[in-house]
Amino acid sequence: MKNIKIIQELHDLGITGYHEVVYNPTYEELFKAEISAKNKGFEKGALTESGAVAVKTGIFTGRSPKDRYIVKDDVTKDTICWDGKVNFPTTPEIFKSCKELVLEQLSTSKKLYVVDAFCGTNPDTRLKVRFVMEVAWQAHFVTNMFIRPSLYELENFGTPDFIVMNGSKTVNPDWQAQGLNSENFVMFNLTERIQIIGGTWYGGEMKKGMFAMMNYYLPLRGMASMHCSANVGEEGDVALFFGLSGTGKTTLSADPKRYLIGDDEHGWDDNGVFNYEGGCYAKVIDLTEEKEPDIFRAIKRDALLENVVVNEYGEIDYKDNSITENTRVSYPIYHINKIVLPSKAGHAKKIVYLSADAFGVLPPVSILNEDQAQYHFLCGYTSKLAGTERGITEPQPSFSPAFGEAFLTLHPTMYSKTLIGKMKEHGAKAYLVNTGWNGTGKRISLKDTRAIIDAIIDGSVDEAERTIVPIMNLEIPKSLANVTEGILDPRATYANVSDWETKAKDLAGRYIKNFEQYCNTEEGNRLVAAGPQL
Ligand SMILES: Nc1ncnc2c1ncn2[C@@H]1O[C@H](COP(=O)(O)OP(=O)(O)O)[C@@H](O)[C@H]1O
Ligand SMILES: C=C(OP(=O)(O)O)C(=O)O
Ligand SMILES: [Mn+2]
Repeated sequence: MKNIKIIQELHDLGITGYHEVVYNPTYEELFKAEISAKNKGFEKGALTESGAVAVKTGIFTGRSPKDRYIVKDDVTKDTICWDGKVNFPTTPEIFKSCKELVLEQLSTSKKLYVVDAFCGTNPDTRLKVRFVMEVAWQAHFVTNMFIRPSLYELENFGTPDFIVMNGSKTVNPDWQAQGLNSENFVMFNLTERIQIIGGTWYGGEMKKGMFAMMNYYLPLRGMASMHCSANVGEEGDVALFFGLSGTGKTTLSADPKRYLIGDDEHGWDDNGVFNYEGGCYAKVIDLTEEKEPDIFRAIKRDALLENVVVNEYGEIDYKDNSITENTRVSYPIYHINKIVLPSKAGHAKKIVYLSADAFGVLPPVSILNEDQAQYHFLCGYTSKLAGTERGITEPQPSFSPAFGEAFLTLHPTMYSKTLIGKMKEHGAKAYLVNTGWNGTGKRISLKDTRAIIDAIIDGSVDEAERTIVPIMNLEIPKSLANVTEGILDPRATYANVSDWETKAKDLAGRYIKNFEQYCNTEEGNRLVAAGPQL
């Protein structure tokens, strides 16, 4: 019965033609479809010895920010942050023309997958999203990543709040005349509440696409919307880990001592912190069971591996980066043993900003005061690591406001205002953690970072004897339990302190210059004193 209704709704959208419609497929159905011998090209999945299916995502092995557009119209012209860096504007006409390409692609397809799922744990703020696509593993990806409705919720799903139409097999021949970046497109129309995709098969566009929409709707209602992972301890103590891709959100939030809330996207309302997602999306480059046991063991039946190299026996070589550095696995959140369900908890008490500093200047941990918490959140200094975005092949220093610039739809100050407001209200403390490099030229070890996180969570970092790192103007602990001696002060990891100083002055200059954009307000001017000083 339901299928007839869905087919009617697809027709109303403009997806006509005769095709089989698979509505909210089970994992069993997805598995069969993915390993079917009939699959061609990038539709093919391979069974691995882990039990998970592995796919290749095609030409795109990461997001494509330059192909991402938002329709500029009456709804969005005064709300979206049109800063020329992230949210590229397009017209309703160009959107319509690309939408027609997608509709035609989906209309001529023999088989369509329709997945209804939630983005957001709480009924009052979640988006009911309908995904329409023709590739089985894309349906698997969104089934893993979004919140799977119960049968009852599915029966009562009602009208979707947002529709994502994925026409990855089509491209836009008119892109040049339309002044677009390429034949590939990822477009949002907030008036129609539709996202369309063409050219790229990469599932991350759907995941981070709906995140960008939550980043629009929630802060406008006064809630914090955050690019962070979250976990909670036995006592109900919530910690958040902000960070750009590859800085450690997923890795560090999977902590056997704590319960996982989510690994990437969260909101914070009057009741506490809640996840937007129903699954995790972990990096698997160089993964070992020893270093990351929880993630390693989450890779089993129903998990979906992307762009890993698999041999004829189904053995996975996690060290092989020949397809991309951004090898991944998605899995439903219950593949991690210690979780809270539904994915929410109380108010956060510890806020960690993860920064993978490619310059090797930042201390492994700094204790931030209130102004510094705001300053460093607006700066979002880190490095873009290879792989997640098209064109990034080596660590590239970047100031990414809110540690998630690529997904901010509103002005960055909307995110700092909402977050800092919540932090003050609930007495949360902030820390800056460098998960990147130091003077040794090597990345700070995961073991040391984990011990630092333990010290933040158990409060010992606040009790330790402290000192100030000049230029960067950061307060650090002198020693911490289980952290390698001599690494906490970055100056000590250089052969000559003057080498660190030269680099620190360069980085401080970049901070100061970057912050000028916030200096047109009294508050912004006041915050300058909280940052690095030359
Ligand atoms: N000191 C460190 N802290 C955190 N992660 C580290 C560290 N050193 C190496 N890594 C590696 O960096 C990657 C972090 O990726 P991930 O946790 O998926 O980031 P995110 O979720 O923020 O995108 C993992 O592959 C992890 O093994
Ligand atoms: C999936 C992504 O992010 P993260 O690495 O933060 O999980 C992404 O940036 O596309
Ligand atoms: Mn992650």
